[in-house]
Amino acid sequence: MGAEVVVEGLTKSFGRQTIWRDVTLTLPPGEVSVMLGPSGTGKSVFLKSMIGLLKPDRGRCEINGVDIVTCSEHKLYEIRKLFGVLFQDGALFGSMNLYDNVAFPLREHTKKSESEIRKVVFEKLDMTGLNGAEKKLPGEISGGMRKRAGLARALVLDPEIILVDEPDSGLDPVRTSYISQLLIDLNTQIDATILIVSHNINLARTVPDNIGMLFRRELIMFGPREVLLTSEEPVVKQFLNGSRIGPIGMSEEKDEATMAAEQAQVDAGHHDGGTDDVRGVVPQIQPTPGLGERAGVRRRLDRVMSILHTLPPAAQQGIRDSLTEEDRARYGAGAGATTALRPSPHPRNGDGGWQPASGDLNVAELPTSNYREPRGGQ
Ligand SMILES: Nc1ncnc2c1ncn2[C@@H]1O[C@H](COP(=O)(O)OP(=O)(O)OP(=O)(O)O)[C@@H](O)[C@H]1O
Repeated sequence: MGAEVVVEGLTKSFGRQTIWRDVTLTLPPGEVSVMLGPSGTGKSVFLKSMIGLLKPDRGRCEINGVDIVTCSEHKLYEIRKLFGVLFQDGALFGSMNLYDNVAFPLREHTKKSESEIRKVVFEKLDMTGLNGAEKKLPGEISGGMRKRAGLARALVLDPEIILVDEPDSGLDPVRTSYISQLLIDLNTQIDATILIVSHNINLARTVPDNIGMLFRRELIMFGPREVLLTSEEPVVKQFLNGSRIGPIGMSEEKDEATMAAEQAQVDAGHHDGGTDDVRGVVPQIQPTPGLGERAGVRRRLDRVMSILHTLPPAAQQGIRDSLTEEDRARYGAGAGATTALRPSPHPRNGDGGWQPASGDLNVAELPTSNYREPRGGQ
């Protein structure tokens, strides 16, 4: 099973420019999470901070009990071996064929013989659908193949955590669907913790178990997919529908007057730039038939069902609707009616700021939820 990543109060600036502050979230082991956010909100900076390529100003990022913000260079080197990273462009060496590119980390970081390396390389090329392409140079293959080759290389050291920066960039929608399926299949096969940075709406709706969103230098939400997919938070709704109507503007922020003018145009019949208003929880991509089940799905369901009553009602409903008969039997009363919630007067980090309206549950005893309410929201 993949490693858990616990991020707490992480803040990063370049000089006087704060990129994001006080980011707190937990990537549950073996689950797939997506970080969304408009361009320039610091998603790539977040990934780089997680592997210690950039140093946050303050906060913690703990993996297997080691805080990579404050640990020694030696420890950081050790922890980095747990990561597989797919950078936006695949970051392949242009002069090496795919075989040598994928073999590179094994030759650099292990003492494996060439015949052992060959076995691993072909296994990973097979997993990423690149068998037969091993002699090609990166310049001779398509963008989608380069992504898959980058992924094959990210897998050779058997990572516990895989970071993927915009797997869809430069790909058409069909190739993006293939890479989405591949990420789910890889998670099924190796049960690694995966964090994907993207602004692709389809990928965000169908791939992850959890979704987070960065906006205006804050992590405005992070939680089970059902929470963001049913959220009424304007910035989340706007982003997930790709609409011009909402707080996100051409440059990151939009003033009230612009928002009102754009709303008036749309009210008068002008197109808002988005696709149809998709609402609710669309089905998640399943592993390719024959690969078996994702272990992370069962763990996530256990986790989400234990915090169900802390989530907003629409998310609770979305989760309940996805339960099978077997799930209902397993979770018993917990799978029953939606608990009415009201915002907590004292939102605490971790409990999502929600508590049951009935007051018959002790909030202090609730399991920690990964869901975070937007600041000052609700
Ligand atoms: N090494 C650096 N030094 C100074 N500023 C940087 C550095 N790296 C990133 N930035 C700045 O941090 C901000 C966030 O960049 P980042 O690439 O993380 O955004 P992003 O959300 O990934 O954007 P996109 O979706 O367009 O890829 C940008 O303003 C960028 O200029």
